Amino acid sequence: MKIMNAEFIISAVSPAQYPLDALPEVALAGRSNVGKSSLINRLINRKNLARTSSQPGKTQTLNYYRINDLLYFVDLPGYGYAKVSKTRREEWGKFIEGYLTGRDELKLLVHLIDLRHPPTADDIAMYEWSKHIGLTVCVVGTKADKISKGHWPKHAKIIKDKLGFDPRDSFVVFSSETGKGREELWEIIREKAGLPAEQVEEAPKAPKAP
Ligand SMILES: Nc1nc2c(ncn2[C@@H]2O[C@H](COP(=O)(O)OP(=O)(O)OP(=O)(O)O)[C@@H](O)[C@H]2O)c(=O)[nH]1
Ligand SMILES: [Mg+2]
Repeated sequence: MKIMNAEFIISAVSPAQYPLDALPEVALAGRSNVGKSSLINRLINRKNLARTSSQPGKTQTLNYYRINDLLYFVDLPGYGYAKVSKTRREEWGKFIEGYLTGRDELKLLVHLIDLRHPPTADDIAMYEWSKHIGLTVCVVGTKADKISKGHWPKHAKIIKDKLGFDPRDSFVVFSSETGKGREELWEIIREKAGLPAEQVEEAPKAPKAP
């Protein structure tokens, strides 16, 4: 995907703030610190449009990014961060749940799971619930650069087995550090968001003079 334009639109704290222009939306979910914001930055090849942090729990609102005036990425707050108070967690839970169950524009949930480790109980619950409500999911195994390439298939299989992976969903091995999986993920996003196939990037040749 050639990125012509990517802009931060809003940090939404209530549904009244969601965009009204009905563009398709792709949401990013996963544990705190799994690499959601980094993945957005890598997809659009911008260093820091989506705010990343080594401190988990940084993204606490629904952050909308509009890409090429064609679709939105929606960076969801991470789950599973122990230091956040229970009340706060429950509030987020309801807010995210409301978004994921009720948003017609949502075409794909990109569910990030750290490729290095087996999925946590929260990861499994999130996946099962998203399948239960009928979402189309792409599971992304993140931080692939941190393990050797030869181990990727074994780690991917453990994640799939533990999740009870639905073979109709997609699975992408990804690294925001190296860009591994970027094109593959873009292709899935393009298809699920119903965007037209990539335009030829080269400018057409000028006609020859007669
Ligand atoms: N090596 C490596 N580090 C990564 C990768 N993706 C993210 N990180 C690092 O992991 C940390 C967390 O990344 P974020 O993108 O902020 O994670 P997040 O999921 O948005 O976190 P929250 O907003 O807290 O939910 C940062 O220090 C990133 O640099 C990756 O693919 N490879
Ligand atoms: Mg984030």
